[in-house]
Amino acid sequence: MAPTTPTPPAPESGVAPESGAEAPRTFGRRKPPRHPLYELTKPGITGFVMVTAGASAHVAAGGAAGLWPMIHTLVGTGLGTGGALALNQVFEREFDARMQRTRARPIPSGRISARAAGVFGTALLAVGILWLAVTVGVLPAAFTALSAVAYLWVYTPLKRTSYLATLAGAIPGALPALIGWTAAGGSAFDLGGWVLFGIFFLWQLPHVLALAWLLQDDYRTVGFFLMPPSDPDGRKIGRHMVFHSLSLVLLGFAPTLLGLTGWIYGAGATVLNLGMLAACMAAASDMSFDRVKRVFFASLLYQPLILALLLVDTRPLP
Ligand code: HEM
Ligand SMILES: CC(C)=CCC/C(C)=C/CC/C(C)=C/COP(=O)(O)OP(=O)(O)O
Repeated sequence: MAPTTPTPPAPESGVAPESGAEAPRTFGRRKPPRHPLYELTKPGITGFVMVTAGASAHVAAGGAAGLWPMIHTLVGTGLGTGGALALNQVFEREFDARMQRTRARPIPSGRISARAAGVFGTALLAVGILWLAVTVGVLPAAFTALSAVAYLWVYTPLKRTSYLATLAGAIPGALPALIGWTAAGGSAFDLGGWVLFGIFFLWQLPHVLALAWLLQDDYRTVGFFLMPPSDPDGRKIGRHMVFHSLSLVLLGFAPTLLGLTGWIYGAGATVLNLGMLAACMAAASDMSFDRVKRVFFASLLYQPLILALLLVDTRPLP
């Protein structure tokens, strides 16, 4: 099936038609083409992931992480994530070529061969894992490898068969919390690391579900199952967004209860989480393009703000 609203390909334009609307509306910035290797790493997402790992390392170290371990954590996580994101584009090149949002990517647009992208992605991922193993430890390297496996060999194929893919994809997206936590000397069994994992896991679900609704025509074109079955008016997906953001209101406060952060974080996170919940509730009552788009933008604003709150209000270790 062809996309319902053909327009010239625009890199990452996020063009998505509203059901029944006569003209497409856009969200997201139109980005000018960059070097194909740079684009393959999806720098926006990689950057967010690096900062997530860095902030988690900062909390694990009670605000006293050393400069070099922090630099190594950021570099290793960035390399590993960029490599995994590049490999995903190798695996999904045939689908990307058929979706309006992704057809201008480096591989489908012919700016780089799948083989070259595969070599680049594999090398970046391997160097990232090795970098972490050598500089900050085997555990953060193992979490990076686990994240890549979950992303490339669980989430990526599951997109074509099950709505559960949305939950599966949020696992590799949240594992950077544990990469950072263990890079700073935390244990893989510390409650604090898992609380941060839980916050980043829950944050992604409104992000992903809003996108699934906004991009549904593109996803239907290639048979990606990122929406609940039989949900034409978005009632179910709206309820799921509210449920996940409500869970986030509760879990978001846990770092302060555990003594990892102070009241500035506790109050700020609660305000952010209630804002996210309000955006999800507004969308759930009317899944219009504009309201769902607001959830997506709220999710993009949420992540740097919650990370900033963690950074400014981490408590020293006892
Ligand atoms: C299941 C997990 C996730 C899925 C399926 C997902 C999907 C997407 C998609 C499809 C877009 C592009 C929207 C557009 O066309 O404009 C996007 C944008 C974005 N996502 Fe996610 N995402 C997930 C998790 C994450 C994580 C873990 C991060 C970072 C910590 C992240 C950060 C971003 C950012 C910064 C953007 C906007 C900039 C860009 O497109 O590069 N996402 N996401
Ligand atoms: C090694 C390591 C830390 C890896 C983590 C990778 C990561 C951040 C996974 C989270 C999920 C994610 C960003 C999916 C993007 O969706 P998609 O691939 O479905 O997006 P698309 O539709 O734009 O291709």
